[in-house]
Amino acid sequence: MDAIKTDNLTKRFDALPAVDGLTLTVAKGELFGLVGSDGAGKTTTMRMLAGIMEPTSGDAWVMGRHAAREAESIKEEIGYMSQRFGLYPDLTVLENIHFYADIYGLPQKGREAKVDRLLAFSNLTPFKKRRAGNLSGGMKQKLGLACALVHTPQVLFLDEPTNGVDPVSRRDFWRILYQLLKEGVTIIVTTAYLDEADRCNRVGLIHKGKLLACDAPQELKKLMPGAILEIRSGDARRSLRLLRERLAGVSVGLFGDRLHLVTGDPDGVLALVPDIMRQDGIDLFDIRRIEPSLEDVFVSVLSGGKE
Ligand SMILES: Nc1ncnc2c1ncn2[C@@H]1O[C@H](COP(=O)(O)OP(=O)(O)OP(=O)(O)O)[C@@H](O)[C@H]1O
Repeated sequence: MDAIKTDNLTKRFDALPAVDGLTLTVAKGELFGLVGSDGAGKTTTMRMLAGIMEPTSGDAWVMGRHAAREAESIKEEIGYMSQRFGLYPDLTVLENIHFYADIYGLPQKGREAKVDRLLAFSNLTPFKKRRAGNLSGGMKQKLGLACALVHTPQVLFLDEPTNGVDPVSRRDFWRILYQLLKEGVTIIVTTAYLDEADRCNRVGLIHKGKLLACDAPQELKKLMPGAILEIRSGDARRSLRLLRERLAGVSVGLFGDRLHLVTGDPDGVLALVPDIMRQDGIDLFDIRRIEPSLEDVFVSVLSGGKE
């Protein structure tokens, strides 16, 4: 049995299809990333899977239960951390966890031990008496996660859990997710950070409600037409202008202080570039073929492979 299965799942708001015929499966124990720009339909998808929004048409099952018809029983199986997860700023870390333990009817017997485990697991034990309102952004997200885990769910939905969180705390958060995976929890996460998507077992790219691509990051990277060459030079902006002018049919873009060239003929371009640069007196420090990032792939998929 898959942890999640959807069949033509669709949600319309008036005429707007927010989610449009979504068909996918997520295996038990998998870390699945849903990626797409703002308004792509990620949150709406999660809400339907969590049984808090009815689809217009189509079906979804979570741990074998129908998301619309058995919405109540699904709630025992899932943890859902929404973008505006309800922490109480005036309550302490500990009180927030106990609040959710009450909501989920966690029995008193064994509750202390469970809460202690959650605190330790989320590295919040030293802060258990601090008010949630006084926590850093990263700590708030970890507390949200601890609260979403209070009833030991088998499937965890996380809607942009690291949005606006600093890079160190993001890494910390992902370490916790990997620990959960080891315990067999299935995780569905939406993220706008493509380096995070790269850490997922499989990634679905959703755009205007439709699933455009869905596979392991390594497989998605094979969708990238052509190859990418990366160039470091003495003057990135001048090189950009020059190579755009001189290399017909090659897409040249600036990535920080480097150039990325997308080409169907990497060997030919590799042979041409040093001469072009030399003629114009620009130092060429390095030119090499690199693996596309998920960002390269998604830009390419969204532009219909024209990049
Ligand atoms: N309750 C609603 N009523 C009307 N339209 C809605 C509602 N919820 C979402 N939408 C619209 O549906 C589309 C998909 O929204 P959704 O929030 O699912 O996207 P998203 O990918 O999660 O983006 P974001 O990260 O910005 O939330 C958007 O055009 C949004 O404006």
